[in-house]
Amino acid sequence: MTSDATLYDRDRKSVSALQKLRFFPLALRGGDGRYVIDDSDRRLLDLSGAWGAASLGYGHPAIRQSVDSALQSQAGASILSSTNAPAVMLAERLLQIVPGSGERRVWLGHSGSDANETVARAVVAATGRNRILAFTGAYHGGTQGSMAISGHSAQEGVAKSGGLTLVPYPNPYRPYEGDPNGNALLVHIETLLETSCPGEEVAAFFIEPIQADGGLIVPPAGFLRKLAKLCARYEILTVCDEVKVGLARPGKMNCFEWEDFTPDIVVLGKGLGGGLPISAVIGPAEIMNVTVSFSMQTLHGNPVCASAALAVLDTIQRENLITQAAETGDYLIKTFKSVQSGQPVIGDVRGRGLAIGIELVLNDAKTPATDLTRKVVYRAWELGAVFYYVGMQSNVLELTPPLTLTREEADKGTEIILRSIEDAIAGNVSDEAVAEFTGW
Ligand SMILES: Cc1ncc(COP(=O)(O)O)c(/C=N/[C@@H]2CCCCNC2=O)c1O
Repeated sequence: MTSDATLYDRDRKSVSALQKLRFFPLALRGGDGRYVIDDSDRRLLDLSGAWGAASLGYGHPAIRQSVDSALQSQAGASILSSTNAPAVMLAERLLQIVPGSGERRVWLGHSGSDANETVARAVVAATGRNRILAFTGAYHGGTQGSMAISGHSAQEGVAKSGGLTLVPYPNPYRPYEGDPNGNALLVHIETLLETSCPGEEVAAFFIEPIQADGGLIVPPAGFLRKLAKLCARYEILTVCDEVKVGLARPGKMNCFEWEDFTPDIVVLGKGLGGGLPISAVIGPAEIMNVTVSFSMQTLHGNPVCASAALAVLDTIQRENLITQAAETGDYLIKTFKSVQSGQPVIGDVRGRGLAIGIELVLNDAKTPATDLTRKVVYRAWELGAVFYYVGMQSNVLELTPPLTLTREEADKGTEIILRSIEDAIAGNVSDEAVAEFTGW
């Protein structure tokens, strides 16, 4: 490449498309707090937080100090064949902050994908049951084993687990059989457990307490508690995938706390590492100790990423980020709901804390505004904000900013989002501008 090639041009010529999910030509040279800095020194407000991973924003001093300290005298590089203090301390801390009963253990991984894949294998190995239940629209990962138990449109065509049964996710905005409370769906699931998907053959039900990539969908009140009771009747393990919506983001430490049930197994990732790769599974010892060398990768439980995670958990507590996420999120949701009547393409505003979805539709029939949505996120990038869309019809703006987002930054983000919607409706974003960015 010539020396005057842009970073994004060089990306086009060097980085594999296999791992690209692009919405605009964002090329970063840095970041601090809630801002990313592109290669023209432009500062953009990051309302995605790197798909929820940058829970403390960028360059938080607590993470820098913790990682630097871990590197001063590096206690190995994994938990496989030696233990280390940061990993053990993290496991102990997670056992404290994630409610559960009985003897439990913590598995440490790199990503939400390897964590969910581990659970999908371990529950079958431990129970001898070969069936898995999950929801249509669920994104549990991008590896073969996690895709095999997912139901998102992005994973269509990927081999599914032979024992997988998918059921609709309860969506009050687009209710199953017209029942926004989800009771018709519970009847459907119970019928399945008595017929084509015998409950006594099901090892586990994978549940997102807010379905994130499927459209940032908050289930109707009481649904998950009733589902958990139904699962208990058949001794089906409940697996709560909190990779995107856990760890203070929803305005409680654990998102399932909103649902008045305690899952058997909890999966964490993304924000746990504050931008460094670490995930965790917290579950019953009889599952998590089913055997040895069952699910391991060379760098699992390394002291550097474990130290970053400890810094994240400490900072959530020290900076009262559960309350901050709750209050800032409520403020954002109220603001968007207040303008909804004046902006008809905003079909639905939903979320908990700083996990927020804004669904864009073309009409009262709720036709998904898919093309408009991709132009909205592109225009927002031009105006100085970063966020992406989710949903099975790619028409839901997803806001998962750093938990440290301030009220002023929330106002700035709202202003950019609303202006982006107006500009996209006015036709100010050409088809050519977005043609390269296929998104999902
Ligand atoms: C609820 C939930 N569970 C597991 C995962 C997989 O986590 P990893 O991408 O860290 O393997 C994810 C990942 N979600 C995708 C990551 C790929 C880009 C699209 N947006 C996401 O948030 C997730 O949201």
